[in-house]
Amino acid sequence: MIGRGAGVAAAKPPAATEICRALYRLAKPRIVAAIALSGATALTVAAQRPPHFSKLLPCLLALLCTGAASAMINCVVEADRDLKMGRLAQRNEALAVAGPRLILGVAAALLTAGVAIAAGFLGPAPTLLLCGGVFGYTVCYTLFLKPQTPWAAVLGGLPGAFPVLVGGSASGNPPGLGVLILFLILMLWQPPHFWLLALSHRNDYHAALLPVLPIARSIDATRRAILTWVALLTGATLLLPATGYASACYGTMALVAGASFWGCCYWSLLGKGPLRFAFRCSVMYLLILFAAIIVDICFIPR
Ligand code: HEM
Ligand SMILES: CC(C)=CCC/C(C)=C/CC/C(C)=C/COP(=O)(O)OP(=O)(O)O
Repeated sequence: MIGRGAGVAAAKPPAATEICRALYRLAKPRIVAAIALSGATALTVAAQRPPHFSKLLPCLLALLCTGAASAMINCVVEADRDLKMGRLAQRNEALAVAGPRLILGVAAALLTAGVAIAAGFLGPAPTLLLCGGVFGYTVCYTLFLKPQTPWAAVLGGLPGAFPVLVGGSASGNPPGLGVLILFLILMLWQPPHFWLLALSHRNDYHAALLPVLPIARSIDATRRAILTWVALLTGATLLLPATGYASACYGTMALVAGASFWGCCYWSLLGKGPLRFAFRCSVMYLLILFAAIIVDICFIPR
C-alpha cells in the first residue's frame, strides 16, 4: 500500500526565521515604536530636562514589550475580520505562518516582561497605567468599540494615549499639566490619523462590516471631521508654550507643522492627492512634533 500522500511532499513546517519575521510583522513594530516614543516624549515634558536613562530605558522597554503584545493579541482576536481586508493580506499570511497559539504565547511572555520592567523600575502608577492601556486596547477597543461604533477612533484614542501617562508618571511625580496637554494632543491626533486611512480603505472596512465613520455617517462628514480635528489639534500643540512647558521657538514650529498637515489633508480630501499620502503625513507630523518637543526641552536653552 502506498503511504498516504506518498506522491505529495508533506507540508514543510515554516523555518524559524519565517516564524520570527511573522511575529515581528504581527507586533506592528512601527506603530509600537511611535507609541514608545510618545512615552519618552511625555517623560521629557514631565522632567523638563533630558530624562535619566534609569527611567528612559525601562519606560521604552516596557512600552515596546506591552505594545507589541497588545498588537499581537489584537491580530489574533481580529483574524477572521482581517481576512476580509486587502490592506492586511501580509498580516494574515504572518498569522497563518506563526499560528495563534505561538502568537499568544509570545504575547504573554512580552506582556509579563513589560509589566515586570515597569513594576521593577518605574513604580506602581506607571505599571497600573500600562495595564490600563493594554486592557483598553485589547479588550475595550478591539472587542467592543471597533466592531460596534464609528467613534471607536475617538474612544480608542484613550488606550492609544495611555503611553503618554505611563511616560509622564515614570518621572516619579503624578502627570502634570504638560503631560496632560500631550495626552490631549494624542487624543486629538488619533481620530484624523485613522479617519484618513478609513477613507482611503473604506471598501475594506465595508467588507469587514466595521462601522467606521465614512460608512456609518458619510464621506463628507468624515472630511469635515478630519479638518476640524486637525485644526483643534494644532491649537492644542500651542498650549505647551502657552503654559511654559516649551519655548516660543517650538510654538512656531508646531504652528507651521500643524498648518502644513491641515493643508495636506485639505489637498487630499479635495481629491487632488492620494488619501494614503495624507495618512502618511499624519504619521510624519506626529514624529516631527515629538522630535521638536524633545529637542526644545533638551537642547534649546530657555
Ligand atoms: C485610535 C487609535 C489608533 C488607530 C485606530 C490607529 C490606526 C492605525 C492603522 C489601522 C494603521 C495601519 C495602517 C497601515 O495599514 O499601514 C496605523 C498606522 C500607524 N499608526 Fe496608528 N492608530 C492609532 C493610534 C496610533 C498611535 C497612538 C500611534 C503612535 C503614537 C500610532 C502610530 C502609527 C504609525 C507610526 C503608523 C504607521 C505604521 C506603518 O507605517 O507601518 N497610531 N494606525
Ligand atoms: C500602554 C499601552 C501599551 C497601550 C497600548 C497602546 C496601543 C498598542 C495602541 C494601539 C493603537 C492602534 C495601533 C490602534 C490600531 O488598531 P487597529 O486594530 O485599528 O489597526 P489594524 O486595523 O491595523 O489592525
